[in-house]
Amino acid sequence: MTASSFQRPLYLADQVRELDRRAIDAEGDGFALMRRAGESAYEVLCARWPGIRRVCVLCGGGNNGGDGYIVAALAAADGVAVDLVALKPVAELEGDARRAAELAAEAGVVPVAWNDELTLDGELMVDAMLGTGAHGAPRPPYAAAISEVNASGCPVMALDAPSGVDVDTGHIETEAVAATLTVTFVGDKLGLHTGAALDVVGDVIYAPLGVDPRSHGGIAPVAWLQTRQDLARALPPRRPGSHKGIYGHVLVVAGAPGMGGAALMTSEMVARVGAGKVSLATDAAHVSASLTRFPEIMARGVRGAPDLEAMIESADTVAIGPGIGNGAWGQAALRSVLDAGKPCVVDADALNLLAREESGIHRDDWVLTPHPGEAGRLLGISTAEVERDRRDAVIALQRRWGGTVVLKGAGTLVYDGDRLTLCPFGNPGMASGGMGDALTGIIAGLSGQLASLGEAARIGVLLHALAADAAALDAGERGLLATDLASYARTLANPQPVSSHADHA
Ligand SMILES: NC(=O)C1=CN([C@@H]2O[C@H](COP(=O)(O)OP(=O)(O)OC[C@H]3O[C@@H](n4cnc5c(N)ncnc54)[C@H](OP(=O)(O)O)[C@@H]3O)[C@@H](O)[C@H]2O)[C@@H](O)CC1
Ligand SMILES: [K+]
Repeated sequence: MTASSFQRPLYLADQVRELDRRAIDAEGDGFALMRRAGESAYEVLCARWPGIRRVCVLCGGGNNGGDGYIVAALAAADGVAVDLVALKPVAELEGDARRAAELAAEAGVVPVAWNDELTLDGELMVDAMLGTGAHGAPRPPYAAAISEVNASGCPVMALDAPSGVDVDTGHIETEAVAATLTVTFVGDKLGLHTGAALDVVGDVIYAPLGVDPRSHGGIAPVAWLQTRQDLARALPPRRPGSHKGIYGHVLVVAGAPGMGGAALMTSEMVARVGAGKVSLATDAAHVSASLTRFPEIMARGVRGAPDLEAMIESADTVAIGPGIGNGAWGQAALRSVLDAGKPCVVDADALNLLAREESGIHRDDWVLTPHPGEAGRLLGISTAEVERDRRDAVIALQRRWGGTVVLKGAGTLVYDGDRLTLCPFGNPGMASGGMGDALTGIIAGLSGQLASLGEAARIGVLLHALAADAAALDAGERGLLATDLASYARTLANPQPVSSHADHA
């Protein structure tokens, strides 16, 4: 994929600290950068909570605390009542944080030292305890202060990151501040957008503070955050001279005996995102339901390997896995697909069969779409280990199995061996059966319309999440079904006006 000027680069904590350092070297003044951090945070605070009268700012002993002292100074100067809780005595602060604390004192802010008897109060908590300098689980007294912030029941604005979140991975070792909003500075951080962190970051607002990370050569982002515009760029209007032969013939291999729903959901999505032709190889018992529901899909009952081999032969891409089970039907189907060597999208039961039976396989022309449990089986580690460092897991999966790997879950990651993208869309309504089948169908359905399987995986993940968001916006997250996505997926697959002869008349 060509580097996109719209996608936002994501960094690790050490990289952002290096960006800070280079920006400070260029400017010759670290305090100016800290002042801008505080100012931009205070601007966000006033926009989100206009007319606020009382805030409680909790400041740690490092520069994240320094940002908090600046916010406190600005709020006090505005006539807002400020309770400032210092996790480290001001007399022990150093450098820019010390200067920031002096500024707050000049504005009339009187810090109170943290102690376990404190009751936190205010209309808003500002979490300036731990930022990019944090390592490991929060130690005392930070751990207790984090719990107290969460117990306060107040909205929380986190500076740079919610304290307790690992900004590299999104992992939360013990407890993290549950923020309503996070303002993050200089370079956006990967760990604010994936995994457990998504439960606590709230809305993430990126404040570059006048630093363009891309101007600091040599610090390559670890990932890129997708945007809605990616969809329009990838899926321009169709050429008026189009015919179905140029948009791909996808074969869905799905639905062992008793699992016909997965076959229908997958193949419907292939068709709804615009594949030229869709075939379905499934258990014979599911064929009539498929023909009734989608006469456009060429459904056939598979009795044995020769049947399937003929169908694979005429397809451009194969999607295999949803509802194939782990019995003889699924094993035979997977073997035929792998032996045929066609580009494929592999999901669900097929991934579990792979993990069990295919020890040495490594291919370029496939997309694997594991959820964290399947990813763990493919790597021989636990689900918790996958979730602890999702970036690490998706990279390990791609190295081990090749092709493009989609690690599903909140903050889905897609890695093709070169570029790591992160999808910031989607919602908890997607935690329902069939959503993975829909994604497999979308990726396979786009494969004949985009330049590579990797691009189909990236755009498919984006389209799937945006379709779920649109569906949830209409009728809520709870009760969202995979089949609800179909009409939204179709709309999103046409992000620009559809070409028509009338326009040219
Ligand atoms: N000029 C700049 O560079 C700019 C930086 N900016 C801001 O600075 C932030 C980075 O500042 P930083 O490097 O001082 O680290 P920070 O996050 O405050 O933490 C250090 C403190 O935490 C402590 N600590 C660590 N781990 C801990 C644990 N597990 N549990 C408990 N304590 C722990 C550690 O204690 P120590 O380990 O030293 O005893 C130390 O006291 C960055 O996120 C951004 O907000 C912006 O203003 C832009 C300009
Ligand atoms: K913080």
